[in-house]
This record gives sequence, structure tokens and C-alpha cells, in this order.
Amino acid sequence: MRELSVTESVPEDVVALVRDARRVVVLSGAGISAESGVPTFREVQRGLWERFSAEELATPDAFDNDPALVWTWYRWRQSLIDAVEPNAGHRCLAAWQEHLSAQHGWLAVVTQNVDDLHERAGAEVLGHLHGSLAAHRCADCGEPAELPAPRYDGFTAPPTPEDPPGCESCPDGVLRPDVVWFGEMLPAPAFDAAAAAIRAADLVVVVGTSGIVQPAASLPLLGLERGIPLIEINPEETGLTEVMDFAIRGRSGEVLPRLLS
Ligand SMILES: CC(C)NC(=O)[C@H](Cc1c[nH]c2ccccc12)NC(=O)[C@H](CCCC/N=C(/NCCC(=O)O)S[C@H]1O[C@H](COP(=O)(O)OP(=O)(O)OC[C@H]2O[C@@H](n3cnc4c(N)ncnc43)[C@H](O)[C@@H]2O)[C@@H](O)[C@H]1O)NC(=O)OCc1ccccc1
Ligand SMILES: [Zn+2]
Repeated sequence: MRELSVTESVPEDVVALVRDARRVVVLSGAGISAESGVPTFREVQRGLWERFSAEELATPDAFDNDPALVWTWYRWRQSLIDAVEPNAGHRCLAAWQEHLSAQHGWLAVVTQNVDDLHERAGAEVLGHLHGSLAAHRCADCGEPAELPAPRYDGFTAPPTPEDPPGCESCPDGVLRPDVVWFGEMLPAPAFDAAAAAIRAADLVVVVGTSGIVQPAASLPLLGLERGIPLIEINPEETGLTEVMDFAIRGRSGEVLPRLLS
């Protein structure tokens, strides 16, 4: 594995790898949204939630124990996402995707993020492995439900929690965000599509993820098995660095424009 810093000019062989790739899978995490002002998963507890770790809040038990606390956390996070814009990293991936499809190639965006910043940057997302903040379903009967955007301003944590709305399809159900909580299975269609894309790819780029949360963090290993090049873009070392061919140390909003210019 070769580690490169963003200050260095991107070596010709990495530029060639990116230029010549035709079937690319990008696996993204919270880091790609950091430059948009979205706190990464490890930083998203403020106010009401600061005494909890994200792993504690993002669980069925936490929702059962205190549905209002967890429900409000998700509505607040959604309002934060609604208040920010995609950054150069998101936009670069959308442009690269468009470029490759014009060349009869493809770029598949697979994300762990529950935000819609890839889509708002114009990219098509193959799969949200951990669901989406903007989608909701009944915690009992599973019926999907449409909800208006949250009324928070996204930056100041709401003072008091609000109860989740009741389900209109069953007597006692309440709504929950359509995200994957710890201990819950990932949506098989998204995970299987991601695995299939990596099995067909000629390059995998892992952007802004600590590479800790499973089974998402195992997806790049499918590329390793096939011997295709793996590139990591992250200011810091991650749980996946050791299996990478190249690790470019830098912020994705700065590295991707340079890599793709
Ligand atoms: C903590 C971890 C060890 N735990 C797990 O992995 C668990 C348990 C587990 C399963 N298998 C295992 C094997 C070994 C050990 C543990 C497990 N996995 C699960 O529970 C999964 C479900 C996991 C999904 C949980 N939901 C999320 N999100 C949705 C909710 C919500 O968002 O609220 S995970 C959530 O956290 C993860 C956060 O990780 P990152 O995105 O990487 O973000 P992080 O903050 O960690 O790091 C940011 C990175 O960005 C970098 N960065 C910062 N700025 C920038 C910048 N500017 N540019 C580039 N990079 C940048 C930083 O350096 C850093 O590296 C994301 O995946 C995110 O989606 N379910 C399941 O396994 O079910 C089983 C099962 C099996 C059978 C039957 C029933 C069940
Ligand atoms: Zn219901």
C-alpha cells in the first residue's frame, strides 16, 4: 500500500488508474459530507443527545426505551442535512459518473450515508446501505409513510424531544426513520447490488469512511479477492487502509477535484 499526501502531486500511475478505469465503484461514508458541514457519525451528538454515543442512539432498544429522544435526533439530523449543500467531493463523483456513462462505462455510488447529498449533487446512488433519513416507516407494521420536512433549523439542537407520529395503517404503531439500526439487517437489494457491482468493477474508491461498521466495511474485500485496484481517500488511517493499493491522505472535497482534473 502506498500512502500519498494531498500536498504531493498525484503520481502519474494513480492518475492513469483513475483515467483508464471504466467500471468504478465508490463506497462513501460520513467523511464525504463533512465539508458540507454535516458532523461525521462520531460527532453528531449535541444538546439532548450529548451524553449518548451514536451507536447507542441508533438501535431498536434506544427507540423502544425513549422513542421521542431517538425520533427527535433523526428529525434534527434531517433538518441539518436540509440546511446544507453538497460539496466539491459529491459534485466530482456526479461528474465522473456522467463522464463514464458517456464513455459506455459506469460509476456506481454505494453509500453508508443516510443523507441525500450525493443525489442533490446529481449522482445516481446504487444503494443506501444504511437507509435514508428522509424516508419513514411504521415500527410495527412496516408501512412506509410520507412526512413533511422537519421544522428545526438544523444547527441549534431542539430543546425538548417530540413524540414520533402514529401510524395511519395500524392501531398502535408509531413511525421510525427508514434507516438501518445497529443489530438490524441491511436491505438485501442494496447490499447485493453493491457486491455485484464490485464483482464487475475495474476500480474501487473508498471515500470518507472509518471502515469499522460491518458488513459495509467488508465490501472492498470483494475487490481485493479479484485483485482490482483499491484507492482510499481519507485524511486519516482507517480500518481498511492495510488492504488498499493507494491511500490518499486528504479531504475528499480537495482530493477528488485534483484526481479527476
Ligand atoms: C460499531 C461496529 C463494530 N458495529 C457493527 O459493525 C455492527 C455489529 C457487527 C456486525 N458484524 C460485525 C462484525 C464484527 C464486529 C461488529 C459487527 N453492525 C451492525 O449492527 C449492522 C448494521 C450496521 C449499520 C448501522 N447503521 C448506521 N447508520 C444508520 C443509522 C444512523 O445513521 O443513525 S452505521 C453509521 O455509522 C457508520 C459511520 O461510519 P463512517 O461513515 O465511516 O463515519 P465515521 O464517523 O466513523 O468516520 C468518518 C471518516 O471520515 C473521515 N473524514 C473526515 N472528514 C473527511 C473529509 N473531509 N474527507 C474525507 N474523509 C473525511 C474520517 O477520518 C473518518 O475516517 C456509517 O456506516 C453510518 O451509516 N447490522 C448487523 O450486523 O446486523 C446483524 C444481523 C445479522 C443477522 C440478523 C440480524 C442482524
Ligand atoms: Zn403501522
